[in-house]
Amino acid sequence: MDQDRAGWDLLRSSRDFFVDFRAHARGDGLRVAALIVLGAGVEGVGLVLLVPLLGLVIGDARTGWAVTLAAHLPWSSADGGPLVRLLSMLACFAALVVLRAVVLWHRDVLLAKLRLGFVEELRGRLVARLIAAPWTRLATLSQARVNHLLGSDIILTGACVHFMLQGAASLFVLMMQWGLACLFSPALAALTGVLLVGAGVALMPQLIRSRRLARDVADANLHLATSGAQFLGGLKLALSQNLQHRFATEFNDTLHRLLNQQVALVKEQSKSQLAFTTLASLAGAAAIVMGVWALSVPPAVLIVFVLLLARMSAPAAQLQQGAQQFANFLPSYEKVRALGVELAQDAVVAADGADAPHFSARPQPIRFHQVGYRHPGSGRGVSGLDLTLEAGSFVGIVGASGAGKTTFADLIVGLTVPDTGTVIVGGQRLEGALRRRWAAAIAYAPQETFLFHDSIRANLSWAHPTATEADMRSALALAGATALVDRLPQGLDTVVGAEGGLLSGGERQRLALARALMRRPPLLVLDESTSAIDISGERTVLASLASLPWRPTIVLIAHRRESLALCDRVLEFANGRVVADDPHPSARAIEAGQAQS
Ligand SMILES: Nc1ncnc2c1ncn2[C@@H]1O[C@H](COP(=O)(O)OP(=O)(O)OP(=O)(O)O)[C@@H](O)[C@H]1O
Repeated sequence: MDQDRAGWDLLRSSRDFFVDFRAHARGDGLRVAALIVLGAGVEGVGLVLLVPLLGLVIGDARTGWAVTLAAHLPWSSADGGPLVRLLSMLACFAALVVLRAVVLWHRDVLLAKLRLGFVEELRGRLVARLIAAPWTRLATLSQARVNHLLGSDIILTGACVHFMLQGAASLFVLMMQWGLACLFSPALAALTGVLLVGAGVALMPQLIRSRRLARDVADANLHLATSGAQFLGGLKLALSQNLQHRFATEFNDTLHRLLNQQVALVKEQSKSQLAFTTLASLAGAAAIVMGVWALSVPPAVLIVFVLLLARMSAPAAQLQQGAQQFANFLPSYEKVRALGVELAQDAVVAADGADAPHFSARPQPIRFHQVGYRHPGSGRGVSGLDLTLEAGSFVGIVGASGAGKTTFADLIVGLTVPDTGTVIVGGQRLEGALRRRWAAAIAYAPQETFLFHDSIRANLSWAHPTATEADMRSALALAGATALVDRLPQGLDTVVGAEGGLLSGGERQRLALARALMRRPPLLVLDESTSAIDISGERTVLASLASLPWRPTIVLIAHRRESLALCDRVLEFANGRVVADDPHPSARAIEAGQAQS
């Protein structure tokens, strides 16, 4: 029963794969099919020529239709006798071999183009779906899973294309060779055909078993990637508490499991190959015995038939191995497809928004009208938010951990769409294409500082690609990072390490703040993004922000009392609601912030 289901699963995902690939290949699919047919056809003609050629060599007059064919070939009327005829046929044979090599060369280049193109299309499609997915959905994805899918799983999907096309080419060549065998001796060919199909059917259960093992290997690989990512991320923590042996044990266990599964898979594949080679040899031997004793096949035909069988063994083995590898790599395609389908269900329908208005650099009032949002995973979030952030105001947000501050910030910038109520910016509801326009205008420095593993210049220009060096210097000055950059060996061209790992926490925050300021945004949201800067340094930075000439609306989430000193309003959150809204921050509101630090 299980075997049946696994068989259906294999068929279903092979069909999905084929449909996906056909949509990608379009005209190139037909061209490659034509080249496969042409390659097989040229090989067939070459094989047909072998019969009269051998007839001439061994002087066998009993090669029936083949002799008739040879007699009608243009060079057969040459006066030079058998030697000239033999040389002409050899030249013709050699020309066919060269022609076949040229056709195969074109075929293989086109196959590689199709394979690489398909991989790129799948990767691009997955990235587009990731980009279109709502932030709340992305937050639940594991980074290691996404890396693994976009990296090795997609590459293995390319291997599926390779084996599918190679299998199709082998199948066609095999069918053509079998068709030729039918011309020489229909009875022998029928027997060989039945035996080969029987061998294929007998190998199906092994194919299904090997696919199941391959899926276990794919799962174990993903687990290994996750462990690897956590291992590196958590290594400092582990080393600092002498817990690294636990990491090492877990990692080694995963490696060991993977090794066992890989060995089991290789064993299963070798068993299939062994079974196939045995069955194919038996089929060949039975055909030859039949030819010699039962059917009295002429020697030249028998020799060509044996040659044909020998030639058939290569595409037959390729077909068997191709089918096996295709089934083994298919789980990688299934994983890529599954994530794509999952994300497509949640995709935010992006209005094209060509006519949506752009937001100017001038700050606008932001109104929350009965806004509520619950995170799908926990059911927690914010509710009943009814307030207005005045244009150009400097608003502090305080509250205990989990009170809803970041959820509020995500709603202001449009990263999260409210379940209830509306966010209105400058009189326009923040929805559809307008959300993207808003995101393009504002700047958000989230709680987790993220820097690209690249130079400071590249990190800064990421937010504002056309920025000049003077723009960068002025943003760095506002964030208090001028001295830092001047001290670094390559200045703006210093590479900051993976996620800014070569800098201190406060330095990373200063660079992230400078990057946010590069855009001269009408709204600047800082979610604890100055918390690692020393107190006097933070005071200087916040004072610069409060006196910016273009006066953006600033929303500052902070736990430190000192951070809120310059705010002209402080909102206190508790359990997803605003419990205090003080236009003249009172000691109570500020102390609420202090209480959380
Ligand atoms: N992606 C998520 N999925 C499920 N629940 C979430 C998610 N993000 C936040 N929450 C929950 O929503 C609530 C509000 O979280 P939020 O991040 O807004 O709190 P916060 O006030 O910013 O906390 P902190 O000061 O610790 O950053 C919390 O109870 C949190 O557990």
